[in-house]
Amino acid sequence: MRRRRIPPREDAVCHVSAGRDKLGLDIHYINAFKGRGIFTTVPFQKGDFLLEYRGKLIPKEECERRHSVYHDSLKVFMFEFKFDGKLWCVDASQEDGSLGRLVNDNHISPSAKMKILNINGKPHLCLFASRDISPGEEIDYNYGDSDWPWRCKAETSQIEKTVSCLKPQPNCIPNNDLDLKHPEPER
Ligand SMILES: C[S@@+](CC[C@H](N)C(=O)[O-])C[C@H]1O[C@@H](n2cnc3c(N)ncnc32)[C@H](O)[C@@H]1O
Repeated sequence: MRRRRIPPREDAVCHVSAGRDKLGLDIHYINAFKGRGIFTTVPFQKGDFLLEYRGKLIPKEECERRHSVYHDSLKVFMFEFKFDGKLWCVDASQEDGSLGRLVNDNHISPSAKMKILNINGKPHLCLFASRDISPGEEIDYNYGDSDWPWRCKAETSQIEKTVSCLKPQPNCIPNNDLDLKHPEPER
């Protein structure tokens, strides 16, 4: 008998409210350049809720203050976005064991999509499957249009790109030296 599928928004609200991650997802170390990533251990269907990018919700001014004092290795975990006409940030710089903060960027064929959910008047950054996902696949999403250093050699062929992006390029700064500024995700 097939299990009833929980409606994705309901599932998201349930996990957000409980402040816990979903089963069926694991942290894997990928390599020295990309660091860690999140991988599935069970199949997911297109549209399924996957993860919340959890952290401390702070307004623009506090985000700017933290940017001025944080080391680059912490700044990469600050997710900036627009909600209700204002700029906000989820600061996930604290290593709290949550999975959302470890999801990597993929602007070519991402498996997930970031959405801002309004839950009890507060914005929550939630990832949903953008296609069916098999066990063992990496969860990733498009961080948005920007000059991300790891998106090197975008103009070259897919094979060259795969090879060249496996190792740091001259303009590709390794993991902890990047200034990550996420643009406004789609609602
Ligand atoms: C929010 S963290 C993601 C988790 C990170 N991989 C880790 O191990 O802590 C963002 C950082 O991951 C790395 N990253 C994300 N997507 C990447 C990609 N497609 N290729 C290489 N590095 C990536 C970059 O160093 C970036 O600054």
